[in-house]
Parts: sequence; structure tokens; C-alpha cells
Amino acid sequence: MSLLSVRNLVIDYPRTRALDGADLTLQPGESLGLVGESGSGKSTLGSAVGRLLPTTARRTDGEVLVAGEPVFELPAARLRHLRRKHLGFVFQDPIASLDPTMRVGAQLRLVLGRGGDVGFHLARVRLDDPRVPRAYPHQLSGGMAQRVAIAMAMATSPELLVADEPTAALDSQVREEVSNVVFSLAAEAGTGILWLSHDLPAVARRCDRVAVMYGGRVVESGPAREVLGDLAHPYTAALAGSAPAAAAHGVRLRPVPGRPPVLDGPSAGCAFAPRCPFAEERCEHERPVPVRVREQDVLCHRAGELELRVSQGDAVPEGAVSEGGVVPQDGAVSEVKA
Ligand SMILES: Nc1ncnc2c1ncn2[C@@H]1O[C@H](COP(=O)(O)OP(=O)(O)OP(=O)(O)O)[C@@H](O)[C@H]1O
Repeated sequence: MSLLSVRNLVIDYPRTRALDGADLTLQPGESLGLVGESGSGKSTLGSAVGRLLPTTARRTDGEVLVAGEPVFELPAARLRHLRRKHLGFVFQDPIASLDPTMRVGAQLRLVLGRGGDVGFHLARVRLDDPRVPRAYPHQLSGGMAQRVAIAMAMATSPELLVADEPTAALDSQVREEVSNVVFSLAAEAGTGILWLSHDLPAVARRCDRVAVMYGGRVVESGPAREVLGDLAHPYTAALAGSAPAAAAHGVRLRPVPGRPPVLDGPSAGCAFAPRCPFAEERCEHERPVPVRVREQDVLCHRAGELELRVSQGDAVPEGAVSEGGVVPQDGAVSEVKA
């Protein structure tokens, strides 16, 4: 049985459709990186896993199963039990996720219960300084506060940790250390990770599998090595071309041309079609269904037909980016052969 199964999930906020039929599975102990541009629906999906959506959000269709339990159907007591026993959450802003009025040790003790060893759990996230348990959250650096939040989320050895860009607000050195802590604790405890991020190469380096979101749907998922190594979806290729690792020294990063969609209802066709250099007429009108390409599940009418590549030579020289930051559609992505 999958640890997490998201099926055709549709979530609406007033005037905005955040998820437009998202599908995702995660197996026990597996790490899955969920990547996409801002607004693609990552946080909404991550919050939906624990039914932690804002009160203005409405589930219009679909379901979320955690360890086989239908999260949106559960009565309040069962939902609380599921969250406590099976799920852990870490968010981007650690200070906001800790109680500013309580010392760190006291907060951790609340999670651990009587007899819990605060020092042990802080040492596991490499916070050995004896002053830490007596500190208030605002007295800690961002990296230290995030380690405390991780210690709290991992204290019960959850089956699934949802990490919503936990390193985005940290500087690069600390980012690596905090990521190391999460992945090594999760490996020790056999915890599955759903890691939400903008950073495709970083996710591909750390996670077993990658899922790429666009316009509220997962447009490609598969083993990390394959998704980046054997490009199958034009959006994944565009995202890979816009990533820091793809840019040579002194060359400006190429943004994905055009703007991501803001949906107010179901997308009529492929949401990426207006930005896709390979779009055909049917892409505008027919919603793609998942097809298997090698080891990936891909939502693209032309999946399997395109062979895509991204090369450093395609990056845009300084000054070639237009005023709006949008590059004309000559594409960082190119087709090797049709
Ligand atoms: N509380 C809310 N009320 C109304 N609309 C919202 C709310 N939260 C998110 N949205 C909208 O839903 C869509 C998906 O947003 P979401 O935050 O899930 O995407 P994201 O990929 O996590 O973006 P980011 O990386 O910027 O956090 C966006 O269009 C966003 O503006």
C-alpha cells in the first residue's frame, strides 16, 4: 500500500483554482521532491496531505489517502490521531512555526510527553549547545530555529514528513546542513519525505523521485535520475534550463518564457500550452492524460514523440533578457529529434 496517494485532487480558493486534478503517490520510506514555479500548487498540495488548508479552501473533487486513510473523510478525532502518529510538517519560516512565548525545551517537551529526553532530540539535529533548551525562538538564528522545528516534527518518528521549502529562507551553507539533518533523520527512522521546492537540481540530488507541478497538476513524475537525465516533458526541460546549475559562469539565467497560469476553473487543455514551444492545436483544447514514457508518468500530448535537451550553451547572454524579464520563445529547450 502506498504511504501517500493523491488522486485527482481539485482545491479551490475564492476566485482561484489551486489544484486542478493533481495525482501523486509516495511509497513508505521514499523521498519525493515536488517542484514547480511559484503558484503551481505545491503548498496547497502539501497542506492538503494533513487537511491543513486555510478555511477559505474547498475540496471540489478527488481524495487524499495517508496510510490508506481518506484524510478528507475522517472525523476530527481520527484526523488528530493520523496527524500525531503518521505525519510531521516543517515549513519555510521556522520562527513562525514555533511558539514565541515558550522556551524551546518546553515546546519540545510538549511534543515528547513526560519522560521525553529534550537533550537527545536536540542533539539529533546537531544542537548541542546547553543554552538552546532555555532560549526563546527569537534568540535563535534561522538555521537553529529550523533545526528545532525539525526535531519537533521528527520526535514521533512520523511515517511521512511534509517539508514545505524548509531551507528557502536560509543561506546556502546552512541550507546544506539543514537538508542533511532532515534526510539523515528520515533515513534512520524510515520516514518518507515529501519535499516541496523550487530547486529542481537540488531536489534531484537528494530525492529518490521527483514530481513536477504546473498549473495545479503533476505534469511529470518518476525516478529523479530519469526525470532530469532523460527529459520527457517540455516544462521539466524549461525548468531545468532555468535552474542555477544549468547556467555557465557569467551567463544570466534564462527564465521560463512567459508567465505561469492563474486558473479560476478547470484548464481546458494543457495549462503549459501557451508557453510551450512544441504546442499543437489539441494542446489548447484537450486535457492531457498521463502516459508512461520510459520510467516517467508524463502529462503531455506529445510525450514520447519529443526528445528534449537543455545545454549550457543555450543560456541567454547578459542583456538578452527583455525588460519584462521574459525571453522570446526561441527556447532554452531544444528538440534533438522529432
Ligand atoms: N489562501 C489563499 N487564498 C487564495 N488563493 C490562494 C491561497 N493560497 C494560495 N492561493 C493561490 O493558489 C495557487 C497555488 O498556490 P500555492 O501557494 O499552493 O503554490 P506554490 O507552488 O506553493 O507557490 P509558492 O512556491 O509561491 O509557495 C496560486 O494561484 C495562489 O495565488
